[in-house]
Amino acid sequence: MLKNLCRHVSKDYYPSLELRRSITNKSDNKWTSVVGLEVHAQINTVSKLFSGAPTNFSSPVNTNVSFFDCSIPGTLPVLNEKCVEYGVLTALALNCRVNPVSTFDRKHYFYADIPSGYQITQQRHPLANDGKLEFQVFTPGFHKTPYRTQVRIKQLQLEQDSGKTLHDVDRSLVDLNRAGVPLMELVFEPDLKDGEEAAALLKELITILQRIGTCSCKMEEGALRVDANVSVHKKGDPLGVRTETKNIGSVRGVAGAIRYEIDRQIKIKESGGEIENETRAWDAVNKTTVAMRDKERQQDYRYMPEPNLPPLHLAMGPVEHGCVNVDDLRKSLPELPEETRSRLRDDFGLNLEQSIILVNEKSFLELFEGACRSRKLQGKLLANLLINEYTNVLHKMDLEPSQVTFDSEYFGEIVELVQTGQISRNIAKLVLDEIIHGNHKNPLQIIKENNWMQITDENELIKLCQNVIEENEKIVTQYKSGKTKVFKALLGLVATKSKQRANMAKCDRILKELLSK
Ligand SMILES: Nc1ncnc2c1ncn2[C@@H]1O[C@H](COP(=O)(O)OP(=O)(O)OP(=O)(O)O)[C@@H](O)[C@H]1O
Ligand SMILES: [Mg+2]
Ligand SMILES: [Mg+2]
Repeated sequence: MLKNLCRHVSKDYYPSLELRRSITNKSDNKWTSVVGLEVHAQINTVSKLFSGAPTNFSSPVNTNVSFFDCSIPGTLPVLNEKCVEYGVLTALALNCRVNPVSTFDRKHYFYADIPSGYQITQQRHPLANDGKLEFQVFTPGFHKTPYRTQVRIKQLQLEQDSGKTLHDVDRSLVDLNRAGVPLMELVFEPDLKDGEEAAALLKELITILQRIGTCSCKMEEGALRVDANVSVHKKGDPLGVRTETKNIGSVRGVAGAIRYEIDRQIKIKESGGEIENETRAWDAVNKTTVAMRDKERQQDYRYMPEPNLPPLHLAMGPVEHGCVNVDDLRKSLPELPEETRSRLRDDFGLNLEQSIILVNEKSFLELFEGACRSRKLQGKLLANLLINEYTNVLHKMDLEPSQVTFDSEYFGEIVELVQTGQISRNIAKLVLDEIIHGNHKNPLQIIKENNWMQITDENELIKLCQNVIEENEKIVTQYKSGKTKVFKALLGLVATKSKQRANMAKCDRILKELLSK
């Protein structure tokens, strides 16, 4: 069941057993894999980085284009203040050092979708450097227990996106809607060891960016794209030559591409070959990476300072005035995921696994916090009902948690009914199922109408257990002859016979007493 909550790392992408052995074995002769990510996150603004053109995703081709975006001579860039604010906020959330002064550079390319022939980026003095992010790695079914790790952020820079070239049969067409859309490039140090860690880092990054509202992280719209750099080396040796798999558009894809690359590189090295420093692409259909172009001859981007943009000065201290005040932004940061996980454990007694699952699934966290607001509920029970019963119902209906809006007041009521022994967890599941299927009545009404209240009356339960004993002579004989394992089966039959309404703690005692006679 937990696997449903971690769809980004489904089983197909797990490293093969052979590979896992070769990279986890501590002996000196085994391979160590190294992963470094570059993430392009679209800044969540209504207009572009240097022009007033809109950034909507679904606009018709070439309608979000200002004169500047198509490089009409004489047009000049005007920096969008909101992009700077969001860039700084992101840098602060990632514990980066925000630079009081940063500058813009031109990085030259010759592509049809960059009409100016260069991209404005921050190469020499970026907005921020030297960040650090601590996060939990936990893929149920793959890791037995979660572990905490950290990754350093080398730099965060502002830059423009390019346009898009669409290939027709005998011609290429250019759509400039994306040209000049604001991006933050986040360059992570090569501190990760595999695809699972990369997927966990991305999940954490997405949660942070969505909480602070600086990027929608809609990967299906290209709002977050990942380049995965991968190399392998033997323990004690310097880092190996890296390959860079570009523009991966899903968290699953990142985990899969890295897994595939590590596997591929180890196989080449084992057979005496060398890894080429090349750019590759992820083929999501065939689940392989394919070579695009080699990087051996380093491309000369002819970087030069952007002459039309002055250095960007930020106001750092509390009393300074300027376009963007870093101190004010630091104070406006909301609670971040690592803090939420700690709070859930400290205040509600959840275990680490539960806190990770709740923080990773926004709709779960909202339900959890909403249910607790008006009732005194046991946190662990509430989390269990969410992670097990609720997820189970959604899974059966093939629904993602984000597709369902469940009233947290109703959820709280169901948990309270379980907590006070009025219904069992199985009945709770039936009530959840009813409501998700569209029954608008409140939980207690649904329970009463269906006669789902728990049976706690001693005599009624004794009768129920006696009936099960009489109807299942064979199992009872097995039990009495010492095969006590079958007790569970008998207890299950009692639950079924009562249509899940019997109080199982009482039945456990009564059944044992009756069987010992
Ligand atoms: N040996 C290595 N193995 C795996 N990853 C590496 C290795 N060396 C560097 N990396 C990663 O490669 C990335 C380098 O990104 P950077 O932006 O500095 O350069 P680039 O990829 O050459 O430039 P571009 O922005 O044009 O793609 C970083 O994420 C870094 O962590
Ligand atoms: Mg880069
Ligand atoms: Mg790169």
